[in-house]
Amino acid sequence: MEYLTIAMPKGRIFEEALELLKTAGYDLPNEMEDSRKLIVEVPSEQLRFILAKPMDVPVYVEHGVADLGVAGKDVLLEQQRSVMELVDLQISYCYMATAGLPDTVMNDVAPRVATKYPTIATTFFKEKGEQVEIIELNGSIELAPMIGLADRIVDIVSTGRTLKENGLVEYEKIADITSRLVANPVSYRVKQARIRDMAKRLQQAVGEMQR
Ligand SMILES: Nc1ncnc2c1ncn2[C@@H]1O[C@H](COP(=O)(O)OP(=O)(O)OP(=O)(O)O)[C@@H](O)[C@H]1O
Ligand SMILES: O=P(O)(O)OC[C@H]1O[C@H](OP(=O)(O)OP(=O)(O)O)[C@H](O)[C@@H]1O
Repeated sequence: MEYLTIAMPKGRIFEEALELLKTAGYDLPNEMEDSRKLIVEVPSEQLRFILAKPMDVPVYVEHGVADLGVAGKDVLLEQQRSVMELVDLQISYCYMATAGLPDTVMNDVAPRVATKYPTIATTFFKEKGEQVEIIELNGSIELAPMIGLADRIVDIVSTGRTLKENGLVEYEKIADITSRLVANPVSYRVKQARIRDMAKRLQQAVGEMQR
């Protein structure tokens, strides 16, 4: 059996993804969660995990240095990389939405939208026929309307707490987001049996987790 390399996002998704792999029958060491190692090999399962920033997962998979990856749909929509989406893992649910100060309309001369997701935001407003200036930020996006930097934000909403505590309201929902198993197309051909087996087992595990 040959090694499968899987790019995993550090952070929020990691734990849930590991849980799902365990439910799918993979025997993974418990200390993986606490380790600071960036490459973790599990010889008994012939698996190698590389732990990456969530936004970088599709990069490793597109370049083929990882055969597979786990990435949020938000990241996949934003990155537009050539990777195959194999399984909706139904974990780390959240949604993408526009938000802003309550009872405000967008500035009709020079509307500004702050976001960590410039591609998603541009596509969304283009489809509505609205031309906006995108202001790219790396976090704390909710600050932008509060401080007068932008009329709207495009960002992830989960519990809605961040919006609420900062006096913002949601305007439009853009897309539901869950994490996906993605594959490099060449790996998928060359290591088809192993990858298909993993996809099938994960799909089953998704069903079990939902029961
Ligand atoms: N409340 C949430 N906020 C952000 N991402 C969430 C949330 N709930 C689920 N997710 C999912 O988790 C992923 C982000 O994980 P995480 O928050 O660990 O990374 P990040 O903050 O984007 O990363 P970093 O700041 O380290 O680059 C998103 O791509 C999304 O799919
Ligand atoms: O609806 P909620 O449950 O409040 O979650 C949404 C918030 O969580 C994320 O931020 P994150 O914690 O990743 O911090 P960031 O601002 O540094 O991106 C996201 O960008 C929102 O700000």
